[in-house]
Amino acid sequence: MPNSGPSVPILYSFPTNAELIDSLATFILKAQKESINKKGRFTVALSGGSLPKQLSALVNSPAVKWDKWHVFYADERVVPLTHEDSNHALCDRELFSKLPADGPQPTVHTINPDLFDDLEELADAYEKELIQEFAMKDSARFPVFDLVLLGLGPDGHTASLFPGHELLSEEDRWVAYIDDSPKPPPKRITFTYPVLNHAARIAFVATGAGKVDTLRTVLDEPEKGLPASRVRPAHPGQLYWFVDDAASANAQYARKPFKL
Ligand SMILES: O=C1O[C@H](COP(=O)(O)O)[C@@H](O)[C@H](O)[C@H]1O
Repeated sequence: MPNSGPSVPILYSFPTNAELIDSLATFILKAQKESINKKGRFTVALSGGSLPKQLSALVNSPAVKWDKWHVFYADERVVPLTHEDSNHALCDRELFSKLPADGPQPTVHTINPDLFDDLEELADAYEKELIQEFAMKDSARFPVFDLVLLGLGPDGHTASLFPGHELLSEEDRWVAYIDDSPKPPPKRITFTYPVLNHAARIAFVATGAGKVDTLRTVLDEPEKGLPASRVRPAHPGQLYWFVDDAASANAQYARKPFKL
């Protein structure tokens, strides 16, 4: 019988951040090529926090087909799109604003600031954008992102899925809101597990000694159920971890040499 359960996460750990950044770019470019060859576009979900800086090698790479990129945010804070807490503002600062203005540009789906007074409507509207991108084009029951890039919070949260929060058991909605995030700002929208766990590829990126205990728990004790441990894309989706040796120092989990 074919295995239809989640695949085993693959852990790549790098001695330096520079090596991580280069390898992550290589990985993303391979995913981009496969996706464009298959469907003519590349659907990507980005996170905020420390993640956007790790994408710096893409900025000057001529291999990136920016005009084929359809970008969503795995989570977003309900603040103006230019606010310093906005994940979009961060990605714009680290990535999109650095692309030559006369070159190809990605299609970036931001949340709608006109709907900030009604969080349910805001999340619904973002979900509708997902439906337009995926259900309409791919006739899919779930959005199947070609690539989701996630971060790991020191408490084990990922996107805006926090430990012990009721959203961890959300099974229906694709995009949900929270107004009680333990990490400021409190109001956010987030992809739920039904979206994350249908992706073709998910890559977590985590660096630094500040993540060492959380990463050990997520990798070695998934039964503890930290939000990041619950990200397990269904077959044939694959989960990868790109971390540095400082973050993985305490984990027993088997590392793989990075090669594509
Ligand atoms: O609040 C958030 O935190 C997570 C993790 O951030 P990091 O700085 O520890 O990498 C991030 O992935 C998420 O997008 C963001 O909204």
